[in-house]
Amino acid sequence: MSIYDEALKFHEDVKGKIEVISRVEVSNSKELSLAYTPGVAQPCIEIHKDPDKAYKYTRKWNTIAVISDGSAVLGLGDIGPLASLPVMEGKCVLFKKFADVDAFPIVIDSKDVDEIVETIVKISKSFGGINLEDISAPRCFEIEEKLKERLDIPVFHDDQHGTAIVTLAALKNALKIVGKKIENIKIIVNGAGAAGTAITKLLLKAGAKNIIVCDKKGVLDPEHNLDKYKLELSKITNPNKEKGLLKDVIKGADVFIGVSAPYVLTKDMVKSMNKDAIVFAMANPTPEIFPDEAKEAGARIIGTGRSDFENQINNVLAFPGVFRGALDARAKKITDDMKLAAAEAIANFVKEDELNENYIIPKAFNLEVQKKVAEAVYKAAIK
Ligand SMILES: NC(=O)C1=CN([C@@H]2O[C@H](COP(=O)(O)OP(=O)(O)OC[C@H]3O[C@@H](n4cnc5c(N)ncnc54)[C@H](OP(=O)(O)O)[C@@H]3O)[C@@H](O)[C@H]2O)C=CC1
Ligand SMILES: CC(=O)C(=O)O
Ligand SMILES: [Mg+2]
Repeated sequence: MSIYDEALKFHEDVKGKIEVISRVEVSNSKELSLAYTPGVAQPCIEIHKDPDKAYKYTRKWNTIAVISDGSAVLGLGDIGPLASLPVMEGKCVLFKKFADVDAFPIVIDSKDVDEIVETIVKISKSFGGINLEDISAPRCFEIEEKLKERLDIPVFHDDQHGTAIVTLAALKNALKIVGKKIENIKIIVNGAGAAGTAITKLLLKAGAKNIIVCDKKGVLDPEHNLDKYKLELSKITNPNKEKGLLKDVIKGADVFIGVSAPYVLTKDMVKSMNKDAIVFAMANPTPEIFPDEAKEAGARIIGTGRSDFENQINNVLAFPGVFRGALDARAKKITDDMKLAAAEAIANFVKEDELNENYIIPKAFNLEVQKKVAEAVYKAAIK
């Protein structure tokens, strides 16, 4: 049976990957009068007097919403809110399993930025944080910006920032192996959406100088009638003003980072890269190139977003620990310093004597990684 058939049967058998479990007993009238009426009125009255007490008397402190409109689900595209639910349930499982964060999947049937923002603001009181998921660019940028302005709880778009953190961590370690420095290398980011934009900005913050970003039309070019986010990206990248398609600009590149679409990187393109090429083909579930092909074409280090190959570069390594650290610190925002600290923690988790071409990034199911990420984010938040 293929993994895809097996996964379908698995989902049918479990009938949903999450459930709500009570933390208290309600098996006699005393317990019922504490947890429910009349006792429950008391915390309500206290919270009414002082809203901050919600963190004391309810689960808000540990609860986040995983919210999607279903517009950029993995690399499947705009499959709508209902069809995105299996992914959102999956993210909730990972939040709980890897960082003991209680997460609820919420899918919104709208593509309108203001309607989505208003909906999230209106339900936000229940939550200690908002994790946006699989919302396509450029709407995702506007939604995140507006929510950050309106809410005093952390808002984090996982496909942007979780992915950027993990990519930076993987790149730091890959560069140690090939003996290159981030400020001296040429990096191609293919995909100028949520993930590609945030990856580019975080790599620039981390010292990269020469990044070229491509979308479906090739190198981001102000002459291409770019939206304001791509225009901004075009201004802070491509210092040598290269032009053309991916196949043109990838020549001589040290690193390819794909957050775009299946099979868009060919063996010939990999062959045209610099010596010791690093290829992160992170589109899910089908990468820009499969690892065996990239290897045959001469890539030295290869990563994908998938669990079934070496070097899984996937935001699962970041988002549970990031929220654990942010919730514990009662952070109101997730800052660049918190993201950089998370990337450093993930990279440092791989010890020098373990680091090799097939192990540049810790395994997703190693719970110790999330503890280190949470610690690093907590410390950065407090600072
Ligand atoms: N491994 C991981 O942890 C993660 C992986 N991803 C993967 O990255 C991909 C993009 O996700 P996300 O950024 O959220 O999606 P978005 O919809 O926000 O962005 C997709 C981007 O990919 C570009 N693109 C699509 N096809 C091509 C192509 N043939 N050549 C060049 N660029 C192309 C689009 O170009 P245009 O703007 O011209 O339409 C767009 O800029 C998905 O496959 C997703 O699964 C995302 C997050 C995390
Ligand atoms: C991993 C993930 O979040 C994505 O592919 O969209
Ligand atoms: Mg996603």
